[in-house]
Amino acid sequence: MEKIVVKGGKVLSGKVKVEGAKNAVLPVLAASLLASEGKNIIKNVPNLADVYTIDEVLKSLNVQLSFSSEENIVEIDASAQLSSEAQFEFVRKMRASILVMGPLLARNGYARVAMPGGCAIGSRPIDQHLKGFELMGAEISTGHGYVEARTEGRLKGAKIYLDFPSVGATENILTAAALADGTTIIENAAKEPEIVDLANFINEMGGKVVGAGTDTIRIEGVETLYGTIHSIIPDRIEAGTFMVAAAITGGDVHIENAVPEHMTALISKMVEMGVEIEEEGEGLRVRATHPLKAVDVKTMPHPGFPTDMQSQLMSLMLVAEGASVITETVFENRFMHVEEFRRMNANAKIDGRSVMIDGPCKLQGAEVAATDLRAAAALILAGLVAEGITRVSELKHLDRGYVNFHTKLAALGADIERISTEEVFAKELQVNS
Ligand SMILES: CC(=O)N[C@H]1[C@@H](OP(=O)(O)OP(=O)(O)OC[C@H]2O[C@@H](n3ccc(=O)[nH]c3=O)[C@H](O)[C@@H]2O)O[C@H](CO)[C@@H](O)[C@@H]1O
Ligand SMILES: C=C(OP(=O)(O)O)C(=O)O
Repeated sequence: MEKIVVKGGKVLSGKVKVEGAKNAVLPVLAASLLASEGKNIIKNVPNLADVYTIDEVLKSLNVQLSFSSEENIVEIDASAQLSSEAQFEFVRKMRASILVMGPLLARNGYARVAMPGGCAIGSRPIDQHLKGFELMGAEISTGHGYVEARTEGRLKGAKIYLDFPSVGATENILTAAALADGTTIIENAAKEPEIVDLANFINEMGGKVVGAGTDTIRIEGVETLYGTIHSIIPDRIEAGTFMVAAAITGGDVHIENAVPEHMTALISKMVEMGVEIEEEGEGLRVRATHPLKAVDVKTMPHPGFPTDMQSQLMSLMLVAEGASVITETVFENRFMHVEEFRRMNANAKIDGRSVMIDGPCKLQGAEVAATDLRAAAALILAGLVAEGITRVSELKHLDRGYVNFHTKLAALGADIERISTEEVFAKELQVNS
């Protein structure tokens, strides 16, 4: 088991480049199943564990696929007859595997996908995805751990109101509707930038989608979609994580490729805390001098404050002066990192769906374990300012969503390395002898 070992106290400075967005590339790769003619070329693909997982899912569906991780390009030919089943081994590894369900149902009239179940941040049902498919004429059944959707002929366009603006449900319905007979209207749709990227991709393949980025999306189904060339948008969560890295160390970092319009809630909260953020070149320059001010934050669907930045902003709140409150409204159980922060001497208390923080906390380096993807990043961020050494384990979570996180931080001046458990033991023996 590997660990990231970080020694706190360095001030970060310099430039860091943001990769393509994980949460955009996964639905785009799944949607490439819709092209029954020609080849899709997807650019700016990040070299992430989740990308390898979705690649495996697509290959298992009889798609020809190659990924050049040096060039960040995936080429996909989905023109052969597709099989219809996404197996448990993939869905268990990555919930986003369910995003193949809409495209498969549209292409094959049948899809069988392992039930995703919950994960460390919540129970995460898919009822809104299935409601959408049903309204488009599909019959849904479940059994033996799988969910099946079936339709006679093409899916039919329908009016679908989502009870909650679910990102995944919007994406699955959008892709199913792209090849449906007639017009589909999704109301109370998710408005995330990744939805807009997916809609643009569908349109580039010959689809007819309008309104993505608003709460009403209108999709006129077409009979055939064709391979195209598409470039993935920058990762706003990776960008935000480096913004916190700059601020928490009192540093000065230029974050290349960050798109400010995708991050208005985060930028405004960080400015409220006293962080200086300016648009500069193709990106953002982030500077901070301590002390920072405490703030209150509530996570919400986009354009509200993103749940995927909740734990990283919590690290920043730990060093801010005064009482901060962070409330999680999107996932019911996304506070597992709080106990790990407490090992680092954080003064943070869970109260229902909120966490109260009494700052500034004198953070101390400790042994901690990542509980989910963003928690992994947040613990490393806290380690950058903690007194002494922090060792973060369970890095499989980190690798799902960050490319070379520790080497990027090291290039900005952090004292950080990634080592195997054997090396950790060897180092400890050296120190103690
Ligand atoms: C691969 C990807 O893009 N993942 C993102 C996506 O996840 P994901 O698409 O799973 O998130 P959703 O927006 O669907 O989920 C938000 C909330 O709605 C609930 N819900 C969702 C669907 C449904 O049918 N029924 C239901 O009750 C979920 O349990 C959760 O509490 O959006 C989340 C919210 O911004 C992000 O944290 C994830 O990083
Ligand atoms: C929760 C996340 O991802 P996923 O939906 O893939 O679990 C995330 O990116 O923070």
